Amino acid sequence: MTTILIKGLGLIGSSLALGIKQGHPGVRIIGIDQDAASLSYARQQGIIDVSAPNLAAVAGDADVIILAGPVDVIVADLHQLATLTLKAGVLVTDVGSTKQVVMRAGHALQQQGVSFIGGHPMAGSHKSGVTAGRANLFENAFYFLVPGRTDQAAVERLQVWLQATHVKWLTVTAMQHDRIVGQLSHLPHIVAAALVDQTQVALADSPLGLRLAAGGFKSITRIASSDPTMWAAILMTNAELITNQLQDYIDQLIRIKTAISAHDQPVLHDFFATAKVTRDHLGPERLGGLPNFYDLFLNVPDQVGAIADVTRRLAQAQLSIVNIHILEIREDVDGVLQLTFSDLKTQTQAASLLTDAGYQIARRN
Ligand SMILES: NC(=O)c1ccc[n+]([C@@H]2O[C@H](COP(=O)([O-])OP(=O)(O)OC[C@H]3O[C@@H](n4cnc5c(N)ncnc54)[C@H](O)[C@@H]3O)[C@@H](O)[C@H]2O)c1
Ligand SMILES: O=C(O)C(=O)C[C@]1(C(=O)O)C=C[C@@H](O)C=C1
Repeated sequence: MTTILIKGLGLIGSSLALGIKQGHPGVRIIGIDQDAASLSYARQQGIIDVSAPNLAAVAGDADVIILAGPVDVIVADLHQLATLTLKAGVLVTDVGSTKQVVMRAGHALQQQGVSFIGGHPMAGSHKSGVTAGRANLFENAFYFLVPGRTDQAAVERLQVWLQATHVKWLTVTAMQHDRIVGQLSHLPHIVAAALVDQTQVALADSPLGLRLAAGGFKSITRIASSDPTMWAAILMTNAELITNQLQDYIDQLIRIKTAISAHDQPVLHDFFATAKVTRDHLGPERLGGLPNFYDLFLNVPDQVGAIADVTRRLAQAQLSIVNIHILEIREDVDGVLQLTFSDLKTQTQAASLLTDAGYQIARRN
C-alpha cells in the first residue's frame, strides 16, 4: 500500500489529502501537525488515516511527502529530511507560497538523488485550518511546479498523485514564480492589510467607523483576514522582490496623489480607464479557479433556539453545512449567522428554503 505523508494539515494540506483520497482511495495518509485538535479532527473526518508526532518518526515509511506548513517551517522540514533515511524512490514536494528560498532548502535532498519538486497551488482562501479543507479547492486553478534538477518522470508521478485536484500544471523557475506571485498575491495582501489598519486608525474617532463599510471596502480587503503567521513567513522569504514591487506600487500612489492635488482630470480618468480595461478582461472572480466557498449571511433573531431552528431546517432537507459562524457585527439588533456550503447548488437550495421559512438573507458570496 502506498503511504502519503502530509505535514501541516491546514487549509492546503487537508484539501490535498482529500483530493488524493478521492483519486486514490487505496492510499494510506499519515498526518503530522503541531495542533492536536487539527490532527484529531482530520482523523475523525477520514482526511488522514493515522497521525504521527514528527517527521523523524515516519518519513522513512512514506512514498510521497508533502510539506504544507508555513514557508519557514517547510524550509526547516527540508533541512531535516536531508538528515533522515528516506525510502528509495520517494517523492518530496511542498505547497509553500514562495519558491526561491524553498528550492535552496531542498538542494541538499536533490544532491542526494531524492526527487524534490517545489509546488504551489495558486488557489486558496483567507480561511485557514483543517476545517476549511475541501477536495475541490484547487479545481481549475493553476498549480506551479518547480522541478529544479528533478527529472520529468518524477514530476509526472507527482501529477498522477494529485490528478483528482483537477489543476492546470505550470512549470516555472523559482525566480519566475516569486516575481509573478509577488505581484499577484503577496503585494495585494500587503495592500489589503495596510488599508484595513490605516482605516481603523483614520476612523477611530467615528462611532460606527469600519462598521459602515460596504461592498467596495469589503471586497478589496477580504484577504486581510488571512493567517498572519503564514503571511509573515511569505514576506520574509520573498523580501527583495516584494520590496521592489511595493516601491513601484508606492510610486503609482504618489503619481495619483499628485494628479489629485493638481486637479488633473485627464490623468485621473486615464488611471481608472486603464485599470478598468485590464480588470474587465480578467473576467469574474471565479475565473482561474472555482469560487472558494459558498456562504450565506442570515439575519437571525437574538432569541434562544434561533440557530437550532436554522440548522434543524437544513438537516431536515438533507442540506449539509460545511461551517457555521456567528458574526457579532450588528449590536442590539438581529445577529448575523454565516453558513458555509460546499457548492453552489446546496447554497441556492438553502437560501430558498430559509427565505421561504421567513429568514432574511443579509448577503451571499
Ligand atoms: N492559504 C492559501 O490561500 C494558500 C494557497 C496556496 C499555498 N499556501 C501555502 O500553503 C502552506 C499552508 O497554508 P495553509 O493556508 O494551509 O495554512 P493553515 O494555517 O491553514 O495551515 C497550516 C498548518 O500547519 C500547521 N503547522 C504550523 N507550524 C507547524 C509545525 N512547526 N509543525 C507542524 N505543523 C505545523 C498548523 O497547525 C496548521 O494546521 C503555506 O506555506 C502557504 O504559504 C497557502
Ligand atoms: O483567495 C485567497 O484568499 C487567497 O489569498 C489565495 C492566494 C492568493 O490568491 O493570493 C493566497 C496565497 C497563495 O499562495 C495562493 C493563493
